[in-house]
Formats: sequence, C-alpha cells, structure tokens
Amino acid sequence: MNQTLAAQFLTRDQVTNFVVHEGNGVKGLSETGIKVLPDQYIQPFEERLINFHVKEDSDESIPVIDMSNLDEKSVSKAVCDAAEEWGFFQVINHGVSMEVLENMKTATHRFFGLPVEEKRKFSREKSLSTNVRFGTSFSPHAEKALEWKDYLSLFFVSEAEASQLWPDSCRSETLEYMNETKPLVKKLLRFLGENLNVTELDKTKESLFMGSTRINLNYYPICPNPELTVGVGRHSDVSSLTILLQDEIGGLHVRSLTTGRWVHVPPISGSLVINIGDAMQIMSNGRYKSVEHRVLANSSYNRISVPIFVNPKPESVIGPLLEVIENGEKPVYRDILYTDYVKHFFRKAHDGKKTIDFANI
Ligand SMILES: COc1cc(/C=C/C(=O)SCCNC(=O)CCNC(=O)[C@H](O)C(C)(C)COP(=O)(O)OP(=O)(O)OC[C@H]2O[C@@H](n3cnc4c(N)ncnc43)[C@H](O)[C@@H]2OP(=O)(O)O)ccc1O
Ligand SMILES: O=C(O)CCC(=O)C(=O)O
Ligand SMILES: [Fe+2]
Repeated sequence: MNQTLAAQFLTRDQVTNFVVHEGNGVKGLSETGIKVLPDQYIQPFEERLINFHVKEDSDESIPVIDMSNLDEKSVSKAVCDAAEEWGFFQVINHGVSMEVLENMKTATHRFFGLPVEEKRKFSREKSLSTNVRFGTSFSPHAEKALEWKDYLSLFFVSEAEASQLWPDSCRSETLEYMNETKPLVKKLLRFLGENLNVTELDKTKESLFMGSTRINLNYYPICPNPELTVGVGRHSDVSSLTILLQDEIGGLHVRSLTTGRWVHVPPISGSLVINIGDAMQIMSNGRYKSVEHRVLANSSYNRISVPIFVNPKPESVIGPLLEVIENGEKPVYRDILYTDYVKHFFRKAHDGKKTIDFANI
C-alpha cells in the first residue's frame, strides 16, 4: 500500500471493507480525498487502454438517428443497419421529454447523495428483496481488479412492489422514465422484429423481447488515477435492448466492429443511447450485434448514467427465432433458459464478449 493512502487506510482489506462491506462505495472513497488509487482497482495493462486504440478525433462514430423523421421506412432501415453494423446508436427526437430525463438524473444524484446508512438499507446483505440492490463494482467477489463504479439496480415487478421496495428518493422519477420510454422501446423492437420476418409484436414476442425490465442507476465518482482503472470493464449487455441515459461528462466507449477501435459515444443533450444485448444477438441468430463497451473513469467530474435493460422474461427459453431459421439458415446458438444465462453473466467478472459462448452450439 502506498504512503498517501496508508495515512487513511492501513491495509488493502481496510479499503475493501470500507468500500464493499460498509457500503461507502467508491463514492465514499473518492470523498475522503484520496490522491492515489488503491491497489485493488489497478486493472491489468491491457484492460486500461486509456490511449490505446482510442481515437477521439476518429471519423468513426456510432449513428445518430432522428426518430421524428416522418419517413418510417428510412428510420426503420437506419435502426436495423445500426443494429447489424454497430450494435449501438443514439436516438434524438425520441418522444421522451427533456423534463423526464432531467428528473431521472436529479433523482440519481439524490439517491447517491443520501447518507451511507440510508443507501446501505439496499445492500445485498440488508435489502428486503433481491430485486433491489445497492452495490459497487460489478461482482466484487469474482473480480481480480475492482471497477470504479457504484450502482443501484432495480428489477421491475410491479408499481405496487416498487412502492414498497424502491428507495423514496428516486422511485417516482425512475418509474416515470421507465414508463415514458416504453413507446420508444416498442417502436425499436417492432422495427428490429419486422426485419427478421417477425410481423407482429404479439404477446409471445413481447414476452421474449421485453418480458422483464431492470434499471440501474450508475455513479462514477472522481478517480485519482483514471488511467490505471475502469469505470466499467469490457462487456456486452445480456439484455434484448438497452436504453441508456448518460449525463454530459462522457466516458462510454464502444468497440467498432469494422476496425476493432474503441470509439467514444459523445453525450448529446436530450439523446438516448441504444444498444443491442446478447439476448437479441442470440434470437436474431447473430444478425444483430451485442457489442463490447466500457466506461473510462475520470479525474475531474462525477458521472452518472441510467441504463434500462429490456430483457426476455427470466423463465423464457431463448434461441434463434423460428422466423429467422425457417428459411434454412443454420442456427449458431442453442436454446437456453434466460435466467440461467443471466446468472452465468453475474457470477463472473466482466470478460468482454465471452458470456455469449454459454449459448454456442
Ligand atoms: C451491476 O453492474 C452491471 C450490470 C450490468 C447488467 C447488464 C444487463 O444486461 S442486466 C440484465 C439483467 N437481466 C435481468 O435482470 C433479467 C431477469 N432477471 C433474472 O433473471 C434474475 O433476477 C437474476 C438477475 C438472474 C437474479 O436471479 P436470482 O434468482 O435472484 O438469483 P441470484 O442467485 O440471487 O443471483 C444470481 C447471481 O447474480 C448476482 N446478481 C443478481 N442480480 C445482480 C445485480 N443486479 N447486480 C449484480 N449481481 C447480481 C447474484 O449476486 C448471484 O451471484 P452469486 O455470486 O451470489 O451466486 C452491466 C454492467 C454492469 O457493471
Ligand atoms: O455508464 C455507461 O455509460 C454504460 C454503463 C453500462 O455499460 C452498463 O451499465 O451496462
Ligand atoms: Fe453495458
């Protein structure tokens, strides 16, 4: 342990205890004013990549799609092309009001600004339900190097359950954000489905594409040595589709499928970032891509983001859709129980695109 940190925390275990077990999170650690990153946050060289293969001034960028374009066919084509070529895009004029988005960001800051004793009520150890979880990093028990991020993860069951279990400080704003994005989610899924010969988003398809929802409130505090660590390590989401609200700080990077380079996702005021998740890659038999992404830490600003993970129902069996393989296409994934897939994801550290190997034939 280095000299500066030793003045505040004597051992590595004391840091882990303070951050993970006492529930102070990396926000608490950052607010002690530490000047040097504790050892357990130091990522292996190849995972840091701060200047390596990152081209800020690159002519490569994820598509920005204007959802208000009256030519629905061209919007649908842009969405499906982006899902195939990038797995990521931003949408503007998407129908979710600026007020709802701003309220969500304010509520996120309000939750993380609560005293530790209040946030700890939602920790894995204390939470009244596994559907509500306040934590840090991704999977601290499984990780060799921790991530510089705290989160509140909310699995939606019903408004009644949310009113019992979700924190007062952010409940109504989160529910409103979730409800207001639903028409956008349905439209995107309709476009993606039609392109796969799924003619209607009926009850069966709704349950497969959007049968469950998880919302995470992410907090990335100021980091003393961002070049040595990550906010979130390389991963792909296990969702069907993720809708992400980010603030104006930036830091999200996406791996380009054409060049392999890391491309920054620049914050655009009022926009939402959309990405394809593993479940959709599997159901489309690999046509839509669930792409690796990661978040850099930074030394100047606290950053927040709020992803809505739109998922199959946990008890759904997912595999390449009949509509996709009935024309003779060879299935490249097997059928799996979605909840088994998600458990596999949560039980290991982030490892890029490896989760989907679980579904390989
Ligand atoms: C957190 O930082 C993240 C998160 C992400 C997430 C990206 C996504 O795409 S999330 C989409 C998730 N999908 C769903 O929520 C679908 C439906 N849900 C389920 O199938 C289940 O709720 C479940 C998530 C599988 C949990 O099932 P349960 O019966 O409660 O099983 P457990 O035994 O309690 O949990 C299994 C295993 O996972 C760990 N875990 C569960 N939930 C979370 C969570 N929200 N955050 C972290 N870890 C979680 C749990 O601890 C268990 O592990 P053990 O080691 O204890 O066995 C992307 C990037 C991020 O940085
Ligand atoms: O914070 C971000 O911009 C992205 C977070 C993310 O990838 C996730 O929570 O799955
Ligand atoms: Fe993600």
